[in-house]
Amino acid sequence: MPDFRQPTPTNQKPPRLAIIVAGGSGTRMGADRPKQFLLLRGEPVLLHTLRRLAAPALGVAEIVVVLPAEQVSTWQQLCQEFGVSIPHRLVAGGATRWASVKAGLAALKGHAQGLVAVHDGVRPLVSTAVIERTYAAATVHAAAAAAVQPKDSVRLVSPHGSAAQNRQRLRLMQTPQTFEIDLLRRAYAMPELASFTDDATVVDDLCRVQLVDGDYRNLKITTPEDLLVAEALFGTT
Ligand SMILES: Nc1ccn([C@@H]2O[C@H](COP(=O)(O)OP(=O)(O)OP(=O)(O)O)[C@@H](O)[C@H]2O)c(=O)n1
Ligand SMILES: C[C@](O)(CO)[C@H](O)COP(=O)(O)O
Repeated sequence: MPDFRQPTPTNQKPPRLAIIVAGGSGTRMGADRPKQFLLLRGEPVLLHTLRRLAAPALGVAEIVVVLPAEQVSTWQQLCQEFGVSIPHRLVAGGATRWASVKAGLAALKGHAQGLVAVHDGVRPLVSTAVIERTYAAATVHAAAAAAVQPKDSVRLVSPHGSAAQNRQRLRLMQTPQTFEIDLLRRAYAMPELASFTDDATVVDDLCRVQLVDGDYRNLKITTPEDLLVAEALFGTT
């Protein structure tokens, strides 16, 4: 007689995991502290991002937050100040985004399987719908990333001038970028290349990355005007 109280392994969904990379220094922002700690509607940018990934509807089992090694205590103080009770593991990052993702991935070594969403700590307006789309697509395709179409005309520049590009065939990459953990581990086991600008570029040689609809409001806070736009968009996603 089978025991129906215990699901068989094949019935079990792989756990949803997340790495929030916030290990950068924010040179383009030019602020007095890393931009992930700047206040957006009175709270740190990174706290908004953490809340988005921890939304109960997503069912994320474990969140790793990657920080600059010298900023871990700053974040711990902010967590106290703002009463942050969302469980998350802290990891020291590296000199590049690639190195920070790799460090975050190492912190998930206890997971033999799962889907890992890698998300920029400085994309605090990401919606539950966009995150869900990347997890759902990664379930089917092993690799998925949020992207949007350019709204402006686009040209490729060269020493000889510039050439118009067909923007319908171009996409602007966002995060989350979500992968089967084993695939992401294999991709990040390879040496870093200068051409790696996101996780999709790291995975590209191993697996086709399925693009899903991102959201124009899922902006990456990079320069001061982005913070103004984020203030205006807050609450719309
Ligand atoms: N060594 C690094 C560099 C970047 N990031 C993270 O990757 C995301 C995208 O990077 P970017 O916007 O370039 O952040 P910064 O490196 O902080 O900014 P800048 O390039 O202007 O210095 C950010 O959440 C950033 O914290 C990271 O975890 N570790
Ligand atoms: C990962 C990313 O946000 C996708 O758009 C982007 O590539 C990060 O670039 P950055 O130069 O590190 O800001």
